[in-house]
Parts: sequence; structure tokens; C-alpha cells
Amino acid sequence: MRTAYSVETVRTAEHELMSRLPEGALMQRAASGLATACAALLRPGRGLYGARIALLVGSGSNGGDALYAGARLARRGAGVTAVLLAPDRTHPGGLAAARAAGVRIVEPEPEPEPERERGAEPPEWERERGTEPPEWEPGPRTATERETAPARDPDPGTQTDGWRGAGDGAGDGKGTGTGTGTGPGIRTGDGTGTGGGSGGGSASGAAADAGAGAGDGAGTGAGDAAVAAVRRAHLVVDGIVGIGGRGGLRPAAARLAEAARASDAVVVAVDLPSGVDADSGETAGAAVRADATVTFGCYKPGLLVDPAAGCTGAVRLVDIGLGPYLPERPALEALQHADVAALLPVPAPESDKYRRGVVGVVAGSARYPGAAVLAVAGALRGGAGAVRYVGPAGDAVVTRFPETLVHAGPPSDAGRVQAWVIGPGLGDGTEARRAMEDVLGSDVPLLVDADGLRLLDRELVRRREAPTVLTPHAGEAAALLGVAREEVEASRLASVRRLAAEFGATVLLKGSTTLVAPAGGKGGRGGDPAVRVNPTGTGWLATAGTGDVLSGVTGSLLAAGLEARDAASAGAYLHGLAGRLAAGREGAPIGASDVASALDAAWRDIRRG
Ligand SMILES: NC(=O)C1=CN([C@@H]2O[C@H](COP(=O)(O)OP(=O)(O)OC[C@H]3O[C@@H](n4cnc5c(N)ncnc54)[C@H](OP(=O)(O)O)[C@@H]3O)[C@@H](O)[C@H]2O)[C@@H](O)CC1
Ligand SMILES: [K+]
Repeated sequence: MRTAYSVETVRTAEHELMSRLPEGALMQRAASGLATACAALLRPGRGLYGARIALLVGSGSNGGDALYAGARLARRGAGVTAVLLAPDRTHPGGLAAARAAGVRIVEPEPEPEPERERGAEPPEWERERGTEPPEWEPGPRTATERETAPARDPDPGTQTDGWRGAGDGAGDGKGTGTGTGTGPGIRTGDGTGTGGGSGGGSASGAAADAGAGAGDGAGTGAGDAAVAAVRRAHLVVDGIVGIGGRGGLRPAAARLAEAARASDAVVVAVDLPSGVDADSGETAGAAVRADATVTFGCYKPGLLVDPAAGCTGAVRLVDIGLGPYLPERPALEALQHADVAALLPVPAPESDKYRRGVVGVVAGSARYPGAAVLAVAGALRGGAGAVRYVGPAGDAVVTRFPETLVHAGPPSDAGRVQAWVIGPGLGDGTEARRAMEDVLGSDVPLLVDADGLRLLDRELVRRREAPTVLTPHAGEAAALLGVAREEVEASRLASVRRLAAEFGATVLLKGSTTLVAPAGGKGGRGGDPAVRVNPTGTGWLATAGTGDVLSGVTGSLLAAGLEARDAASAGAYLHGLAGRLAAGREGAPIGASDVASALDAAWRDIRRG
């Protein structure tokens, strides 16, 4: 299980730990882990001589981490330049250590005043957005960054190295434990400096090399010493802001982050990419787009939830001894193979089809018979002993899956089930509405997807005694919440929590990072259990009909007896892994039927461990 904790929890735990350690010890642990990670990214096994590193240093301890790490790297031969974004508030210990190690210190040029004739109107972006400049839009991530393969992580508390692909973790069944070939490496440059530059400051030894680069563009406006240092660096360390950050990057930082992204340098974020919100995973304005993130003590939710997770690159957790001081209940958790293996229902020798659970699927219509077939395909591979299909697409279902029990309806006449799935391809006709009333009134777990979500009565859901699971994508979630789709996509964690609270239901929000929030307000003492984030998704799953398969497999897990949050998160995990297996290691377009067909392979992969 990979777990993430809120900033408040991290601060409390750090406070406890720090009170037991000599002053500064924690930061040294962080800096040591950071320096090791940077060295590994730069020139594996080749030493650091000739490597150029630029540190972007903000006003807090995040900048302190960068400076101490930079000092360590400079002592090992790298040419290091520190760009101070708040020169009068730079971490004093870190700055002293950096200076002593020969790190060159530069400050970015002040932002130029916009040239404007006296009395002229301010430009449009200033009128609309106060004093902020237009937002910096970072470029898309590469396939290598998104499609990384790590598998079966141990608990983060015990994990001190190894890169994790952002949002990944389940692997594709062929992974080897820690991420291999997934971490970003140095992209260009031979690491040899030209020397003889005009960089000032205390450059000495190898650091003079970095100074040479930094001096290149001094005094040329956009090419000031700070930007030039970033442009010439092989590796840029983002120590602008960490868990103390609020809002997006400020203009000077945004300019440097943009220069870093546009260069060939590997960008390494310290603790988390600056500009992303550690707790919510939201980005308000510009953020650093890192190739790798080295985080300390534990994961923060923003490292696992989009859109922030899209900025992290591969993630490495450095153990600084925080584990014993973190509470049992995290804010967010991501299941791994072993966790899901422990949840999957396995028939006992005395099991029969009824004891394994019967799942009822109310889906499809004359217009969309395929949705019924796909939902049944998922349900047949979700662990229930039998699938009962109810609706007008019985012929299509039986032709494809003769093992299905079919009934024309209504659901309450179809025979006993242990869970209902309703919605895929259902339409919104009279029969669909009646069927929805029927299953909402049932006393067994109910999963509502797709068209079913449009027919939902919030109060009836809230009044249900048995668990309800809703599985919207962002557009459907937006309709349920009465907000724009973009709002849901920008605040996925807050949106899924709000839906769960408003409907009193477990909510699985599909998308770039699929989230599962437990039914709000029913968590009992100590608050609701953690929200779960699914690590197995892949962009190849974004194709018609895969949601129908997901609702079938999850409903089947409900019928087999899994608690709602477990069924939803195990269903998402199996479905994501099946998508990866179907797409293959290299990746190829897949159809929803391929995903359903790969579900058995996903089961076996998970059970193999
Ligand atoms: N505690 C520990 O034991 C350990 C902590 N560790 C490290 O410390 C980090 C937390 O350090 P922290 O608390 O000093 O906060 P941090 O994130 O560096 O910056 C806060 C400053 O930034 C500023 N600022 C705010 N928003 C901004 C923005 N958008 N853009 C620009 N600037 C912005 C704000 O100042 P302002 O300018 O607003 O007055 C404020 O002063 C943590 O992430 C980890 O790296 C590790 O060493 C392990 C041990
Ligand atoms: K940072």
C-alpha cells in the first residue's frame, strides 16, 4: 500500500521527529537523499566532474534542501549555480554550506516593468488577472514519463530509493519490483564545460564551469545570468517551494521554470513540483513540470492526483524516519498487487454459484445492445458465481455469453441477486426509469453508471440502507454536482469527496487518475476512511465501452461480498491492469472487448504477486 498524508499531518509528524534529533538533522537526511538521487540521474557511475547543475532556491526550507544538496554535489565535482529567488530570505545554513562548497550564487534580474505610455490602459491580462502575467502552459509529457512500469512496491516507509512512475505502480505484469528504465536520465550534453566565462561570485574549481555558462547571457534581458544558468545546466533542481507553497508560481520563478522545461536539462523537483498544491493535487497557475520528484518522509496527495501528478515525473521517496510518527489513517492510499490479491474473492472447495454471489446487470437498450454485452463481459470476470442480465438486449447477450441468465424485466421479478449494476447504455425511457426505481428500492448493494446517473434521485440514494456505488466520469460528475466539467477535472479530489458526501455513496471518479471516495458521513469514529487512488490506469483505456466493463467487474465484486470501497478500488485496479495487458508493453489501441478478455490475465498477475 502506498499512502499519502496531508501537509498538516506531515508537519505534526516532522515536529515530533525533529524534537528527538539534533538541529538540522532532518534536513541533512533530506539533502543527502536528494543529492544521491540527482547524482544517479546525472551521470550514473561516471562521477560528477563537468556536470552543470542549477538550483532554483526559494525562501523556505525547500530551498534549504536544494542548497545543502547542491553543496554535496559541488564537493563531488559538479559545477553548481544557485539562483536565489528571495535573496534576503534564503535559508542561511543552506546558503553558507553552498558558498563554502564553491557553489556560484546568482540572482534573477528583476522583472521588467511593462513598457507603457503614460496614462495608457494596462494590457488585457493585467486588467483580467490583477498583476499576474499570462499563465505558463507547460508542454505534454512524453510516453516514457507516463507509461512507466514499476510493480509491487513495498510500503513507502521502507522505500528509500527506486523511481516510481507518476500515477503508476501496478506494473504490467512484467515489472521487476522497482521501476526500471522509467526514471529520467540526462538527455543531452557531454558534461564538459568550456571554461573561461565571465560568471562572478565565488566560483572555484568545477563550479567555475557552471559560472562560465551562467555568464553567457548576462545583461541581455531574457538571457540574464539566472536564465543562462538554467539553460546551460544538465540538471535543474526545483527548490522554489515545497509543502509551504500557496498558489501557482510567481512571475520570476515561472520564467525560470519555463526556461528549464524548454532546455535539455533533467528537472528534479524537491519534495514536490513547485506551484502544485500538496493536499489537493490542484494547480492554481503555473507549476514546475518535473522529470523526477524526490519527496521526503511520505507521499503527499498532490503527488498522486492529477492535475498535479502530471507535473511530478517519476517519484522517489526518501525515508527520513517519519514513519513511526505518521497516523494509521492516511488522507489517500493507492493499493498495490498484494493489497488487491488479499481482497479478490477466491472460491472455497464447498462454494457453489449462489454462494459466490449473483450479480444482476440492468443495461443496454434497443439502441445500445453492446453496452449490455460489455457490462456482462466484465461481470462474468469479476468473481461472482452467476450473472443475471435484465433488459431488452437478452438475445445479444446470450449469443455472446450463453452462460448468462437473461430476463426481460423488471429487475424485481428477475430472481435474487446479491448486487445490482444499472446504467450502461440504458437510455432514459419509461422502462429505464422504472428499472431505476426498482433497484434503488432493493436491499442489496447497487452500482449506478452512465445513463443511470442521469436518472438518479439524490434523496432516494441517501435513504438506501444497502451501499450504493456511483461511477461517473468527469462530465457526469459535473452534471451531478451542477458545475462545469473543467471544475471537476481541476479539482478531482475535492469533487469526488463532495459527491460522496452529498449522495451518501461510495464514488468512483473515472479519469486520468481514478479516485474512490468512501460514502461520506458514514465513516463512524475517527472520520471517513482514506480516499483511494488507482495506480494501474493507462491512456489506452480511454475508448468507448471500457466504462461498461468496469461497472460489470465492480458489480460482480460487490455481489461476491466485497465492501463498497474495496469493490470499487479492486475493480478499478483489475480494469486498469487488464487495459495495460491488452495494450501491451509497447502500447497499442485496444477495444473494450479486449479489456474484458484480459481481465482473467489481470487476476492471475495479481494473484501471482
Ligand atoms: N520541516 C522539516 O523538518 C523538513 C522540511 N523539509 C523541507 O522543507 C519544506 C517545507 O519548508 P517550509 O515550511 O519552509 O516551506 P517552503 O515550502 O520551503 O516555502 C515556504 C515559503 O515559500 C514562500 N512561498 C509560498 N508560496 C509561494 C509560491 N507560490 N511561490 C514562491 N514562493 C512561495 C513563502 O514565503 P512568502 O514569499 O509567501 O512570504 C514561504 O516562506 C518541505 O517541502 C521540504 O522540502 C525537509 O528538509 C525535511 C525536513
Ligand atoms: K519544489
